[in-house]
Amino acid sequence: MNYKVSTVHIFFKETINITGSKSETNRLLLLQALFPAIQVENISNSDDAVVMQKGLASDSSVVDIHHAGTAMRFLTAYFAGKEGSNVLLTGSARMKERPIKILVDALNSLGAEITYANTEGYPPLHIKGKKLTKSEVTLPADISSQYISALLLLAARLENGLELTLIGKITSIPYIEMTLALLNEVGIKTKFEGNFIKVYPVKEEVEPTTLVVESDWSSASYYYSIVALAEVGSQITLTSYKQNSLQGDSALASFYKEMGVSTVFDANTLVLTKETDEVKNVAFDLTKTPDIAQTIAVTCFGLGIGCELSGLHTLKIKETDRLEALRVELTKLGAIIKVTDKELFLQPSTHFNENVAIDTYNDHRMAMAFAPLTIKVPLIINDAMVVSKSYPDFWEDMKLLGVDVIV
Ligand SMILES: O=C(O)C1=C[C@@H](OP(=O)(O)O)[C@@H](O)[C@H](O)C1
Ligand SMILES: C=C(OP(=O)(O)O)C(=O)O
Repeated sequence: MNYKVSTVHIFFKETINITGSKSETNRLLLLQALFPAIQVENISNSDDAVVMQKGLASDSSVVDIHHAGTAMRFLTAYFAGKEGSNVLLTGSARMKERPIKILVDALNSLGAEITYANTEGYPPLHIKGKKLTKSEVTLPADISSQYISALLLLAARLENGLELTLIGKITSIPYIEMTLALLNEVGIKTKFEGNFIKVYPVKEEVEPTTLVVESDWSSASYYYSIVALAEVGSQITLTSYKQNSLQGDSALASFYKEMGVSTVFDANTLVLTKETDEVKNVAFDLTKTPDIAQTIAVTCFGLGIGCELSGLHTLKIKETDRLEALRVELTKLGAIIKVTDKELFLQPSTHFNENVAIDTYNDHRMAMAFAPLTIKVPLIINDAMVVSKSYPDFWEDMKLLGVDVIV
């Protein structure tokens, strides 16, 4: 379904309630499966969290996690360590192009029995669950942090815990820190020093604990973009956020400060205000925050400023090749943009081509990153319901703000 999206006037009275972080949710769902004393509140309503829940509850011989990278990686570790399980873990056509060899090699070296159903190095996987007895593994850390998080989540259930040695420059490090912080919150001890991580085994059970998932910061990025592109004085309130977030994308507050948006925490809400139109070109390293690259690139285009974004080496293996998708779609709108395999360079320009239909490439973040641009120019967003991967209510929430969405 394609949506025609335009904005005459944004209403800033609404408070938007975004559901829990999909990253925190999928970690806690896995921990809850391993340690039933854990309770989780404010879980994400994203497709990725739904497939994770279904995968964990499944007793079928085939588990399909569609487009969900975290579910693919976390369930690979889960089934590998679950004695007696025998599953084919599969996903969407794109998931079959997203590499998983580093994780499979690491698990197999710990004693797992995982083989490739089609292509070496890629899903689908045949997984025979076994008791994993080894406790030391070395793996590359520069491709995806999800391989590391998957191992860490399983680690506390291994009889001797787990010691990881990471090779190469660690990418998306806040996601590893989030995993360790959640382990700590349920009472599991960990150590992270340089390129070495240790998770101590749980001898008995963890104490009963209820964790409340903070709302999703990656989803908040689209509101930062809307406020940045709106008139000075515009304001949006989002619930439920914490000042000391476990989510690396909370760095949005400092990135968008440079783009004229202030952030104030008021109790558990986040108040975003457009302070100024005086903004200059920006240069950001997004190695720690890959999921907000699309939002930032589109905001800069809408503001008429240039940007140099670096640390984008993981974008090619996400839901689509996000660097190429940004280049093609921003060029349609009139942008002068260049991408390499890890950087994006956008020149300042204030002209927007009209009547453009944005292709979304099965990537939720393509649809959501371009939506705020309707404040400047009406757009068609092709295959608009792709947003459900992380934020099923996105278009309903846009309507609350006054964005005109025509199916
Ligand atoms: O662990 C996680 O929850 C995630 C880690 C990141 O992936 P990479 O580590 O592959 O960059 C991020 O892009 C993804 O959306 C969620
Ligand atoms: C990259 C993403 O998700 P995943 O890797 O979990 O599919 C994302 O949500 O932007």
